[in-house]
Amino acid sequence: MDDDKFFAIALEEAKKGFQDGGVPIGAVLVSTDGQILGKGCNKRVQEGSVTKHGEISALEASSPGTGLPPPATIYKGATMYSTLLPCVMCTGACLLYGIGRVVYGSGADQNLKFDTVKILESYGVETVCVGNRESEEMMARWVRENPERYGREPWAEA
Ligand SMILES: Nc1ccnc(=O)[nH]1
Repeated sequence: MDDDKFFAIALEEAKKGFQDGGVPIGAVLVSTDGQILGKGCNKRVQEGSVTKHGEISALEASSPGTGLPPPATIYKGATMYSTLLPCVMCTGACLLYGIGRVVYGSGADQNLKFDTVKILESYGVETVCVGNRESEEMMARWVRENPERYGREPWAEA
């Protein structure tokens, strides 16, 4: 199905982030009729932001730039593709906007404080782990090369 195609786009976003020296996590949000609503990557480093996770960048990119948010209905049942399992913040954003599916590359085995697969599933959001070595390796490399920037977050203390 189209999951592979859209996941590949999320992976491209992650690579762009990596090339810019950022956390290599990419995401793309796709409506039920297969339209890309928005895509982006984690911009914590690029923008010095504590909230610009890949999934948030994709959501932000779905805003048409008119100053008005798009009608909430466009998100209903949409799929969030992310190279890494969404954290609790992005899980909240997915739930808030009525996203119906989350397709991620890896991360379910991370020792995180919040079991976001469980949270998503408990609200009826389908989760699919496609498993992707490339994004995993890129992320592992980034963490290795940026020890001062990653790994000490409160959510990694579990
Ligand atoms: N799934 C994610 C975890 C952490 N940061 C991100 O941008 N995305």
